[in-house]
Amino acid sequence: MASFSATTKPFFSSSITSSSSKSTSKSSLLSFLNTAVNSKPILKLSLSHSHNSQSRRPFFVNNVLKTADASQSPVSLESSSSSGAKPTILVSEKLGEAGLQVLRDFGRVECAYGLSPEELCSKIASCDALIVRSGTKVTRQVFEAGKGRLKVVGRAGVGIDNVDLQAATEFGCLVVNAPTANTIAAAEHGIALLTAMARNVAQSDASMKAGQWQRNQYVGVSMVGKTLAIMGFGKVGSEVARRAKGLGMNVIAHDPYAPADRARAIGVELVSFDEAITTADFISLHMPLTPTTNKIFNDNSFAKMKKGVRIINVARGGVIDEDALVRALDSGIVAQAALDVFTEEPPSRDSKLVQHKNVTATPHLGASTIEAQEGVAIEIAEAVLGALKGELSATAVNAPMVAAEVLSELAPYVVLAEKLGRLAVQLVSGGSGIKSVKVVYRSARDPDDLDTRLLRAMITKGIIEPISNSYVNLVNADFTAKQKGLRISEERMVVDSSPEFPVDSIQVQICNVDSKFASATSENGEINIEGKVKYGVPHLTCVGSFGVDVSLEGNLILCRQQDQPGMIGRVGNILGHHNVNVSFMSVGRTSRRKQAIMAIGVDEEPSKDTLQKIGSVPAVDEFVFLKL
Ligand SMILES: NC(=O)c1ccc[n+]([C@@H]2O[C@H](COP(=O)([O-])OP(=O)(O)OC[C@H]3O[C@@H](n4cnc5c(N)ncnc54)[C@H](O)[C@@H]3O)[C@@H](O)[C@H]2O)c1
Ligand SMILES: O=C(O)[C@H](O)COP(=O)(O)O
Repeated sequence: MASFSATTKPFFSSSITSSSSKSTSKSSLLSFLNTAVNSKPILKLSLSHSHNSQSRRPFFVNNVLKTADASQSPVSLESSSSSGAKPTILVSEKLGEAGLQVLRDFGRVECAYGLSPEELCSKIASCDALIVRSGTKVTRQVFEAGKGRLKVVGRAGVGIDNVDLQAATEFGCLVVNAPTANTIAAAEHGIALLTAMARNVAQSDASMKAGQWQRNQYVGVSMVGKTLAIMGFGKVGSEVARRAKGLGMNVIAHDPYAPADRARAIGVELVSFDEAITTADFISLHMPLTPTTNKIFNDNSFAKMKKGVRIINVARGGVIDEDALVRALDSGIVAQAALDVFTEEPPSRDSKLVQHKNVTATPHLGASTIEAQEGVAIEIAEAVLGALKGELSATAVNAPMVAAEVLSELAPYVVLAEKLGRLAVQLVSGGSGIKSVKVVYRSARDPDDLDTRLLRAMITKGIIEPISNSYVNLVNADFTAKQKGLRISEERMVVDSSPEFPVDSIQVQICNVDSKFASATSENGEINIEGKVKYGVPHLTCVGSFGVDVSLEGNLILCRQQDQPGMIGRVGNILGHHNVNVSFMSVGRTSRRKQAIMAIGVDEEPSKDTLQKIGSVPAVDEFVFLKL
């Protein structure tokens, strides 16, 4: 079969493809998240692409990668450690039974509640996944102890302030959460605290149980017509707002990131922090605990509040300076506080805050409804299983979230990207000293419509893994590149081709290094290779200034020779004589009878002797053997 491919460079190319190359192009999108080097436990998904059918491109159903032709079963999913055992999932806090059942169907589940930090570290070394709620501190030490095996931490809830995300990322461990299932429960608890506080429910109940009947002591305040400031207008905050409007309250909100139209849609005005806290009669906190929100309610902010303000906190204790709140309660600036969360949980028995007569306290019960706990358990179990299977999670906290349809579309390009990275690094003389890589994506689509994070990460993986013992995945690709002093710059070029496909070609250039195959170096001095996806299969289409067209699978011999008759036969004969099967061959040349490059795909790794014989063919100027 001869074919001509078009690139931006002037060249002629012909290609010979043997039937064996039509069968498979195996690679692993999933192993990207999970593969560990040095025979560490792996979870692997292999994709096989048909050579001749776009319709069998992989796609996602419920986040699971499939292909159109299920009978051919071209997706094989392995989920096991190297010993073939089921993954071990440690559950360190109480999780709903329905979620546990989902986990048990997939892996070995160990429920161990109330572990000390030391016990957790010692157990984690033999676990593939850890599921926690807010009570387990997942520290750097935990990731260090779980290194090489721990692949995913699942937070059965929203707040991930108890997980060291930086450490997770450094160790390539994915963190997923269950962000939606407890929203209503938390909002309902916020409203419960608001109303209970305003009407002194908890205090009067305690007084009655102590045998008293103090009707005058527990006169409350009404909520109707009062202004409630929602601080953090996200999922919980907006549900609290809806419910408070039902109580006849005037609701305002502060959230620097919330869209005004979402607030307007439920009749809430977004205002500045100061306007919110200075005008509100009630303030309800719903922001995450971050370095910015840590102790954001402090002496300074309490001083600005209306005297007699009432505060509800079902977010995180750390957003309030608790000592300052005690002072504000004592001075009467804050008339009452209703708190579900505390800086230290559980708080000390003699906590001035908990003991304060104007404080209503609950022990972090926001998410604790039967319904929410079942929902959260299922949500996190599915997220953790998905991650263990290598699917990109929709609730990943420390990895780019890529929509399923984008992922499906990008799948063959992801394979191409890793192979180009792997190939480019093997062309570097000595394989090291790489500091700067430039990637050029040519696409007919608007640059804003092309999400290249996954492709960049795969190129990084392809470049780094063959030359180091680093384990690179989507979670830690950028971090690892930075750590190794590798700068990857990206450029997108709009070309006149079909916008049906996300990418026309990917070009990888390694700058300021010598190449062991001089012909791979472009006129500008950098190693330059380019690839395309054709019918779902990654192809190498350019080496240096030479156009070629070979499918990227198996091993590759690149050979530069004088363009003259008989070269394909001569080299093919040597390989055949040494029992090395040629899967495909392509010749690219600058012009007739000048220099040409032969790209030969081989199933077996040729011996040194075989390669030497190729090198000693008089017209061959240089050659290189590359493993894909
Ligand atoms: N008490 C409980 O059991 C319980 C249950 C669920 C959630 N929570 C907590 O409630 C909080 C909100 O949860 P969610 O599901 O609504 O999360 P979310 O991410 O949907 O909403 C948080 C909102 O806070 C906003 N925000 C971030 N920084 C802010 C700042 N400096 N000022 C104002 N707003 C800011 C964000 O833009 C976002 O809209 C989290 O802290 C979560 O951990 C507690
Ligand atoms: O952030 C959350 O989801 C809540 O604080 C719930 O935490 P919990 O799972 O410990 O109840």
